[in-house]
Amino acid sequence: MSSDAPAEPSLADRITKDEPKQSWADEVNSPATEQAPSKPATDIPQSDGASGAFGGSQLQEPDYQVQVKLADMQADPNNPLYSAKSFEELNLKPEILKGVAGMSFRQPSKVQEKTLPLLLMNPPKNLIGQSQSGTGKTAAFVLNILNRIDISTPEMQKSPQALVLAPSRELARQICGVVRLMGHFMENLVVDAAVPVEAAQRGRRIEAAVVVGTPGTVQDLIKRRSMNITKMRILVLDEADNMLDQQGMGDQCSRVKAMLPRNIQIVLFSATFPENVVRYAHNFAPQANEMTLRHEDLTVEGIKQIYLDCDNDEAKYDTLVKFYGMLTIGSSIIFVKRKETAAKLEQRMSAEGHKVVALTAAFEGSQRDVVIDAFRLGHAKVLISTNVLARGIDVSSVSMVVNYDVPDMQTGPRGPSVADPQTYLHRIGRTGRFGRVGVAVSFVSSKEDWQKLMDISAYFHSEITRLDTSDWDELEEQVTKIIKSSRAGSNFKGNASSHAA
Ligand SMILES: Nc1ncnc2c1ncn2[C@@H]1O[C@H](COP(=O)(O)OP(=O)(O)OP(=O)(O)O)[C@@H](O)[C@H]1O
Repeated sequence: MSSDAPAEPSLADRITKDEPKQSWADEVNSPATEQAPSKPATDIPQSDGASGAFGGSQLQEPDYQVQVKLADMQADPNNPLYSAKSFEELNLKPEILKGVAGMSFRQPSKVQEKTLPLLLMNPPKNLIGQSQSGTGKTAAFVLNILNRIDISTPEMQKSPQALVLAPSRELARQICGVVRLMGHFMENLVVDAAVPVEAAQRGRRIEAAVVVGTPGTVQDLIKRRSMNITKMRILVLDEADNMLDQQGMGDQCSRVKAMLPRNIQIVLFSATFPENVVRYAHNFAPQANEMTLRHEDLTVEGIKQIYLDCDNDEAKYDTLVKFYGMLTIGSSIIFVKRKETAAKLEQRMSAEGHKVVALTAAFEGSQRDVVIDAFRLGHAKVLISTNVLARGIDVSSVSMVVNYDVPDMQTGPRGPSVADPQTYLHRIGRTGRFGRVGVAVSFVSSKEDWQKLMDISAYFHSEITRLDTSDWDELEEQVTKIIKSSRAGSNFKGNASSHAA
């Protein structure tokens, strides 16, 4: 980021050293302090020290190093990127294997190796699949789709046969891109995105074998008979827990499913399936084969989790600017709770000379496409967003995630606000993708924030380390140490369990 900073002293430089600050932890006399787990951080993959540190060098690692470590990780049976099989052994069509090779996938990850044989079984069976963020769930369901569709005639090429629903426009477009890449060598493969479009395009028909969209738009298209669904044979819900858990989106998904032919294969994927959603998931995908994980096995060790104490809400901004002034990183995402905060941060950071963009639900669709594409291409290094981008977005250069606001949720209309561990996990999972390293920084500006963060830490049995903001030189050193202490090795905890229904 500092490469984008102006030559003049930034606000960060102008801010005087903070008064030594007492930790919010000290102010909370709560049993959760003891509950907060203190599992030793296991080794995580890391570059050789020539790069991958803060303070002037790039946290982003060169590609060849990522490849070397990836090979080690994929040879470790305890790693979710491990597989005993090769893609060639997974019974995929030759043109699909060519697509996989074209994407430089050398070996399947665990979720791909375990779920693909279950997905490809005949007669088809439903599947509920869970695996850590960034471990290749998309390829698992896309490979099944590509292997199952029939595009041997012009009629079938135009007939929607597989439908993927995703909670955001950006994720739907991203999945479309993956289908196109993997299906690159499949002649006459047509893929279309069913996301909100400008009024002028509203009458269009969907004539593609694979359709990826958001539930509301897909529901409209089917109702208006703009999409022929008679040949549909697979329905995938990506980020399934999120979609089934939200009242509006859950209803839309159910309505879409009800309009599709009976006996289609239903596939649900997510990194998280909290208990309250598991029942819905089983109702939605009856008699499904399953690959599940315990929540204490969900965090990715390659993502170093830290938090910084801030005196109050306004002090978070000063800390943010200072933090950015101290680092040079690849790309990063700052998550906030409200779109107003996103707009304010964008304005203030831009005025400071930082190249930031913001993306929230307040923007129109085409505007959102411009913003996310600019971020993907690296034209903007910092993306400020709300939870709308917390899930699924895959930009490998993201090496830091900032929780400007600790993720929380309301329990009922008047209930208290409590920690939202699932959102935390998905947010921080925007970094550390497929064996890469990353840092997740949470800002804590009250006792309540601290308590929520500790609840999240306890839920996942993972350590979130407090760094002292009273001495920024020391802080920089500590952060650098955190990154450097990482070693190649197991990037994830625990093992997935899978069983056939
Ligand atoms: N077998 C593989 N070999 C190498 N890279 C892979 C492989 N499978 C997937 N990837 C890459 O890993 C990255 C993460 O994959 P993907 O987005 O599918 O993760 P995910 O499990 O869906 O994560 P999330 O839970 O955050 O949605 C992508 O950039 C993808 O191209």
